[in-house]
Amino acid sequence: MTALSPATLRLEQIKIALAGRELLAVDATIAPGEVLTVMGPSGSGKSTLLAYIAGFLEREFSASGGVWLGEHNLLNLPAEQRGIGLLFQDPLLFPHLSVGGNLRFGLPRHSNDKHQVTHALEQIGLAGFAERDPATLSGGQKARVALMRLLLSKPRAVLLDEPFSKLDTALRQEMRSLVFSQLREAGLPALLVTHDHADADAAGGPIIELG
Ligand SMILES: Nc1ncnc2c1ncn2[C@@H]1O[C@H](COP(=O)(O)OP(=O)(O)OP(=O)(O)O)[C@@H](O)[C@H]1O
Repeated sequence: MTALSPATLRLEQIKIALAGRELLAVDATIAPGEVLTVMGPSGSGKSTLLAYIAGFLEREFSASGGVWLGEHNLLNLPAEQRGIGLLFQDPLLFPHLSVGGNLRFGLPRHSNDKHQVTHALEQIGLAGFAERDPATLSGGQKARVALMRLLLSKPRAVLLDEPFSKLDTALRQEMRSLVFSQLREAGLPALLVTHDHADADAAGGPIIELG
């Protein structure tokens, strides 16, 4: 499979309202490998913005504005065709699949998956973990598997909704550097929702405040 060239994520004059009242207005451009951090108080619309970009905004909201990935208007595509990878607070690994099975989930059908899974596990310091049950992993190990599963699915942009908030301080720093270095290396534009200024500092990109 040919790799897609890195693309810019453009959020063009997005406005979202709830019950007729404007909740948020955002206009931003995120370059390949750049992370835009979205901060703001609880209820200011951070997760709502991600839902609009990803394509699963609830009907209660009304929205206008463009979402462009390179030359593609994502609003014309259903969520599953937008090429957007999501990472949440909870790693959400499939409990009925092994660690390797979780990683294989996003891979194209006929790829050389054994080699890719072995290499991916080495990259996240979990060599030899392919047959393990995810329930036997620590929180930090699960978070690394979730990140690698996301990257293997070859997204074209990534949305991160408080991905470090459940990790303890030491793990949090480790995951921050892993996530941000991998996103930079892959040249992916990303949005990071967080309440933690240290996350924004580590992301190193621009910051917008909602609310
Ligand atoms: N399905 C829904 N129906 C109606 N209102 C909703 C729905 N989902 C969220 N809201 C409201 O929309 C507003 C924005 O919610 P959102 O979850 O985007 O905030 P947030 O900034 O992500 O908050 P937090 O930091 O607490 O996660 C809030 O006032 C919330 O109550």
